[in-house]
Amino acid sequence: MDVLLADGVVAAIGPDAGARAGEATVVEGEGLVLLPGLVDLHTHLREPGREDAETIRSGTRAAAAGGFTAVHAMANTTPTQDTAGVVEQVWRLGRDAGWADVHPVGAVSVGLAGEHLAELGAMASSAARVRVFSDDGKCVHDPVLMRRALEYVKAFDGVIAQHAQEPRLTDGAQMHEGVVSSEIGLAGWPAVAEEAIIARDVLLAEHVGSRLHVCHLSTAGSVEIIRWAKSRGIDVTAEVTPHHLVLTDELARGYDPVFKVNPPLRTAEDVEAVRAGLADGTIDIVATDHAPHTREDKDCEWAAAAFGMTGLETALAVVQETMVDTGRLTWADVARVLSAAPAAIGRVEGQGRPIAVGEPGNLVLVDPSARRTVEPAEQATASGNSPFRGRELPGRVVATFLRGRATVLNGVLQDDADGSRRAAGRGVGA
Ligand SMILES: NC(=O)N[C@@H](CC(=O)O)C(=O)O
Repeated sequence: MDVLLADGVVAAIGPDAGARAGEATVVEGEGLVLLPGLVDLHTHLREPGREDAETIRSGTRAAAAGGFTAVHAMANTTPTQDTAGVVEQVWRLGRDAGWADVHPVGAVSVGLAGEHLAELGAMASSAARVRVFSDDGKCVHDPVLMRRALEYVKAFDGVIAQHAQEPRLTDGAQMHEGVVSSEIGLAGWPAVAEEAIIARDVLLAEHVGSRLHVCHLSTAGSVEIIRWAKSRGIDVTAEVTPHHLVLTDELARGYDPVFKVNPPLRTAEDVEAVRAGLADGTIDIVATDHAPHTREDKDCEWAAAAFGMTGLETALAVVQETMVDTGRLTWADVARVLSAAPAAIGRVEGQGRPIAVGEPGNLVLVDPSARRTVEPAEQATASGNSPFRGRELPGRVVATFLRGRATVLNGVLQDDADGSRRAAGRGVGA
């Protein structure tokens, strides 16, 4: 059937909606899948501070290219997003760039130092309306600080998104602790360093009756703990990254730092466990943890390299390959784990909505039968650290619409030059 977009919203749906299109741009949708615009709960945009790795503009162009209409920008910028002033700046830069909605994540602690609570209330009541708070990159390891943060955000329905990493168990760690780390001689990062924090935090969330979100869960044991916590009625949600759905610690054998990431790539058993957890709903969402880094920070020996990999432009493809093409998720499930559920966790308005008349025209049109080879030089992100470079992945984002306006059309980012991004959106997908 046809979907008519006009004045920023879905104006009509049905076999005849195209008849009302008038002068609208027509996008042929035969054989394609129309999804609500994707929402990322975990993106590193690097601005302010590391604009050499990514800017809000380049990162949100990458988001649009990947089918996203909203991203949550993590707080580990320079200066840290720990005040109302900084989060408002990030929010405004995102709005002015116009490629995807930018929702700044507020830091839990001042400067991510883990000592004093940041001004959570001021960030929540700022123009940026922050609801997600995280020290991501660092763990809120002090249980008292974590408890206070969980208690504080209840007042404005916020959520603490924890980067679960016990620092004392990961001092100097370079990769997953296991057979591969001992064979190749890199300091290991035990699964228990993640699992111990998750176990503590679900109990803390239960104790204070607050909402907890677990970032980039990566081990089979973590899935078990979340499953147990949910069975107890604890208000916890969890995310898995695309890379943890497919890549393993075996890749470290080549010492290529493009595979160095926090949390580290785990074993094939862990990959199977996170896929199973996503399929049965234990894991609520897929979030990219898009972590762009410059060549200087990545193209060096393993121990000196930064942790992190890009992901916005490959996330949907990896989810299709690992979950849809294997029969473990339907496309409706994809709409849930990459759009509706992350929007709900972040309390984002106007995103992650069902495709229905009157809803904002935030949509992505995907060709699931296409195949492409990932080439970082062709991506919109300013950084080249994709772990999928040279790899063939399924699916292609044909079009992305932000409030009815095409940010991507025929697979091409719609830059200012052609004027289409400024025009009021009107389009139809058949
Ligand atoms: N996920 C990553 O590997 N890197 C993140 C932060 C982090 O260390 O978690 C980054 O900001 O680069």
